[in-house]
Amino acid sequence: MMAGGQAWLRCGADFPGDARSELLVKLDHAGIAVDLSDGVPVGPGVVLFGEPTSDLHDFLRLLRLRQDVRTIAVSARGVDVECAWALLRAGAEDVLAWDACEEPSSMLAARLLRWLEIDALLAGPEVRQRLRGHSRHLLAVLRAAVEVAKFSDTPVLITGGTGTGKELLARLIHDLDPRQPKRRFVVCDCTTIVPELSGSEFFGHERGAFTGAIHAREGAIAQAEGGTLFLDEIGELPLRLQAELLRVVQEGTYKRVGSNQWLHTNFRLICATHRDLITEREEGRFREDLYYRIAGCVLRMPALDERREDIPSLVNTFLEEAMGSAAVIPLDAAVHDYLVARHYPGNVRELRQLVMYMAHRYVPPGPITLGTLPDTEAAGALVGLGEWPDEDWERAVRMALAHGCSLAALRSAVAETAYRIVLAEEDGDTGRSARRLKVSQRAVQQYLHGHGDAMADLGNERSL
Ligand SMILES: Nc1ncnc2c1ncn2[C@@H]1O[C@H](COP(=O)(O)OP(=O)(O)OP(=O)(O)O)[C@@H](O)[C@H]1O
Repeated sequence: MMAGGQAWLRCGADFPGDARSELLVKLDHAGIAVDLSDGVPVGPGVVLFGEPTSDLHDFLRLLRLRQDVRTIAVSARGVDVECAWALLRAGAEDVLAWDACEEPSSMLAARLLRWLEIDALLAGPEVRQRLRGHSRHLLAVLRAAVEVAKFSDTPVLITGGTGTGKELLARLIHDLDPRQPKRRFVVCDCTTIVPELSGSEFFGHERGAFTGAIHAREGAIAQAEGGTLFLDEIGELPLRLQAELLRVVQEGTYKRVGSNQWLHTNFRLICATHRDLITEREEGRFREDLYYRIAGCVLRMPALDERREDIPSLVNTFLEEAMGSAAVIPLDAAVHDYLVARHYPGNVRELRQLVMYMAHRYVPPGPITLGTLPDTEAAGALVGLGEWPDEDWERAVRMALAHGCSLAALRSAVAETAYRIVLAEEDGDTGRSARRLKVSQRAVQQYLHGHGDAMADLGNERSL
C-alpha cells in the first residue's frame, strides 16, 4: 500500500451504497485514509449525490470559503452540462457522473492522490518559507504553480501588479521543476532590451556583429539551456523581437546576431507582465500567435488588497527579516488594524518597505506602536476616511434599492459582509474580530454559530 494521505467523503442518502463501498475499498488500496465524519471537511474530498439539491449547492458554497478544501462532486447518474457548470460555480473543482465513467473509483483515487501530492508540496518549506500567506487567492495560485512545475513543461505567463511576487513565483516554479540535473534560472528584463541590437541580449552575438561587438557573447537563451528563461515585463518587448521570439518558442531554433548557423534550444519559458496582454493583443501591440505560445498556463498574482488576511503573517516575516530574530514582536492593536486596512498600490513590496522602516524606528521593549509609522501614513489615513463612503458604495446601494431591497435587508447584508471579511482577515479569531468590528465577542460567536450550524448540517450525510 502506498502512502497517500487523508481525504474526506460525504455521501447523500440517494447515492447507491454499493458504489460508495467500491470507492472506499479503492481509496483504501490507494493509501488514502477517509474521513467519513459529520465534521467540517479539511483538504481534498468527494461528495457523492443522487440529485443536485439546493442543500448540495449550499454545502459547496460553504466549503468554497475554506481555502484548504477542494471538492469533486460525483453524481450517481449523468449530469447535464448546465447542472455541471452550476456545481462548478458553487465551488466544486470537478464534476463526474459515476455511471458515465469506465472506472469511476480509479479516476477519483488518482485525482485525490494528485491533489494530496500538491498539498504536501504546498505545506513544505520550499513553498511556505518563500511565498508567505494562506489566503484562498494566494493558495489557488500556488497550487496551480506547483502543479504546472511538477507535472508539465508548459510555458507559464504570470500576470499581476508590481510587487505582487511574480518573480518569486517564477523562481519557485523553476526550483520545483523535477528535471535533472538542475540548470540555471536566467532573468531577462524586456524593458532593457535595445531593439537596435536585434535582441542580442536574447540570442547572443558574433564578434563584429555590430559596432561595439568586440567579443562574441552568449545570450539569455543559451544561458538558460536545460533550465528556465524568465522574461520579465514581456508586454514591453518591441514587435520585431516578438516575431523572433515566436520562432524560438515555436520551433526551438535561433541564430546568434551576425551568424547564419541555426542553433537548437530547450528551456522552460516563464513570462511575467503587469499589463493586460489580451487588451495589448486586441490593440495590436502584442502578437496574438506569441500570446498563445507563452500563455500555456496563466497565473494571476492577486493584489495585496485582495488578500488582506495575509498581511499579519507578511508583517511578521518582514519584522523577523529586519530584526534578524525569530521572536515575534507584538504589534499594538491600532498598528495591526491600520496595516490590515491600508491600501497598497505597490503590493507586497510596499508593505515590506513600510515594515522595514518601522523595524528601524522601533525601540524595544514593548509592542510596535502608532508612532513607529512614518509621518506620511497619518496624513494618508485621514484622506482615506474622508473619501468614504465613495461612488462604488453609492452605486451598490442604488442597485440594491432598485432591486427592491429593504433597509433591514441592506443593514443585514452590510453586517454579513463585514463579519465575513473581518473573520477571514483575522483567521477566524473571534476576539480580534470583535475588537475590529467594535461589537461583543458574543455577537461574533453568534454570527459564527448561525453559519457553523449550516456547515455542520450540510456536512451530515443525512441532510444531503
Ligand atoms: N508572498 C510573499 N511572501 C514574502 N515576500 C513576498 C511575497 N510576495 C512578494 N514578496 C516580496 O515582495 C517583493 C517584490 O516581489 P517580486 O519582485 O517577486 O514582485 P514582482 O511582481 O515581480 O514585481 P515587479 O513587477 O515590480 O517586478 C520582494 O521583496 C519579495 O520578496
